[in-house]
Parts: sequence; C-alpha cells; structure tokens
Amino acid sequence: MKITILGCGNMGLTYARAFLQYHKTTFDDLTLIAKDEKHATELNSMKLGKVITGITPDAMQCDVLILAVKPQDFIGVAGSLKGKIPPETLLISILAGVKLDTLQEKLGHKYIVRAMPNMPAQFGMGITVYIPSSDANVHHLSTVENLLNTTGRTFMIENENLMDGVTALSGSGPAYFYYIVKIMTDTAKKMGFDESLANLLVMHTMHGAFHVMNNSDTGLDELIRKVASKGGTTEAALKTMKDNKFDEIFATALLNAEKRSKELSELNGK
Ligand SMILES: NC(=O)C1=CN([C@@H]2O[C@H](COP(=O)(O)OP(=O)(O)OC[C@H]3O[C@@H](n4cnc5c(N)ncnc54)[C@H](O)[C@@H]3O)[C@@H](O)[C@H]2O)C=CC1
Ligand SMILES: O=C(O)[C@@H]1CCC=N1
Repeated sequence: MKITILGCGNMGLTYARAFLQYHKTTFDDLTLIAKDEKHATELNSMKLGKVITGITPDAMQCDVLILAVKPQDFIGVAGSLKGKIPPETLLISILAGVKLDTLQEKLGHKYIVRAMPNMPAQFGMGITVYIPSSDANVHHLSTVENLLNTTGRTFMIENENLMDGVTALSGSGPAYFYYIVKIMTDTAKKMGFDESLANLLVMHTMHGAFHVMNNSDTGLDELIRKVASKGGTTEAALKTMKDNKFDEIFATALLNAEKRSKELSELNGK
C-alpha cells in the first residue's frame, strides 16, 4: 500500500514504524514529508521510507495520506494540500479538535477518517477512536482498521461530538498517568529512597494495581476500600485528597482538556 505521512513527529513516526513492522507497506511505498532540510536529514537517518521536503505530486500519489501535524499548523498545511490529493486517496487525520467537515472543506476532499490515537500506540498498546466522513465506504473502513490495528485497539464511533471527550480521556490520558507517577516518585525521593528504588516501587505498584483492576469483578470503590484499612495510612492519604478537592480538580482538568479540543475546532473551523 502506498502511504504518505505529513507530520513526521511523535505520532507520524509511530505510524511509519508500525506500518513497516506489520508489513502494511514497504520502504519504497512509504513517503515521509519533512518540514525542512534539517528535518529531512533527521528522517533520512531513520531509514523508514523515502523522504521528501514539501508537498510534491509524487508524494500525493498514495492510497492513504496520514495527516499528523499539530492542529495549529493545520490551516497552513491545508492551504498547501488543497486540490493536490487524488480523489480516491483516503486521508486519515489525527489532529486534535479538527472536525470532519472542516477537514473536508479546507482540503477539498471527500474520503476522510478522523482518528484520535494515543501515545502507547508506539508499543502496539494504543487505543484509537475514529469516525469516518459520510462519504467513506466499507473499503475505507477496512483500510483504516487494517492500518490502525498495528498500533493497538480501534473503536469506531458515530457521534463526532464525543471526539472532544475522547481526546481529553484517551488522547491526553497517558500524560495524566505519568504526572501522577512523577508526583509519587518525587515524593518517594523526599522520603529518602534513591531514584532507582523510587521508580521500581511506584512503577511496579501501578502495574500491579492495573492488573488487579483488570482481572477482578470488584468495582473501583470496593477496590479502594480493600486497600484503605480503617484508621490506616491509605485512609489518611485519601482524606487529604478529598479535603483538598483533588477529585474536583482532576475532573475540572479533564473537562478543560475537552473544552480545549472544542476551542481548537472553532479555531480551525473559521
Ligand atoms: N502526541 C500525542 O500523544 C498525540 C497527538 N495527537 C495529535 O497528533 C498530531 C501530532 O502530534 P505530535 O506527533 O505529538 O506532534 P509533533 O510536533 O511531534 O509532530 C508534528 C510534526 O509535524 C511537522 N510539520 C509541521 N508542519 C509541517 C509541514 N508544513 N510539512 C511537513 N511537516 C510539518 C513537524 O516538523 C513535526 O515533526 C497533533 O495534531 C496531535 O493533536 C493525537 C493523539 C495523541
Ligand atoms: O495534547 C494534545 O493536544 C494532543 C491530543 C491528545 C494528546 N496530545
């Protein structure tokens, strides 16, 4: 399959590696569009596919075009792309907050899938939620599944309004997890643990706790109760969180991520 990736940063390169690893394409059929010559040199050294700078007619002759630039770069990139994508090409956009109708209008293209992956895609452990444009057909859906399944699980939704929530939950979610792990390891160091033991304790605890949650029928409240003995240490920690409105702060953080996704939609929809 001829695939072109426009936006070869964290996520674009994750796709390049996954598509090659699972033989969805080959070095010769994979085109990476670099932003400038310096970027082209970096991409060339990775030896993933043909590297070009700028949007050439050759690069556009592809079955699938992956769009993975930052949302703030969309309008500029769309201006350069409009009228150059062959009508039969399937475009997959992973840009946060850029809606299907905006993509269709600004790119002048019909066959589009809007997808929201997340960073564990790097290790085949991602979750991608996607929604196709109404013009997309069953062939496009099977192409998307076939490609995105190389990075983890995929799930199609029909209500595009949910994409802002998806972005806030699973798209941004890995960062919240690392944030909490960081608080725990930093605090462990203050307690006198060296870095390596701090990391081991915290990471193994999170890993183990996930397995318990994933392998038992017990609800989250009950799991919390099982750890928190009456008058014990966990209870003291949880009380501090409740008293300081941690739940509210965290919920507001998620809602603000969702709100930011909507703002990006407005910004790019104009
Ligand atoms: N990082 C993440 O965990 C996730 C990111 N996303 C979405 O993926 C997109 C990309 O995010 P990242 O990979 O993290 O960003 P990034 O900054 O690592 O990659 C973006 C790339 O686009 C390139 N670029 C910008 N303008 C260009 C142009 N005109 N021509 C060619 N290349 C150009 C940049 O040089 C950069 O390499 C964003 O829209 C983001 O919303 C979605 C889900 C998760
Ligand atoms: O932070 C962002 O805007 C992107 C979307 C989800 C993860 N990274």
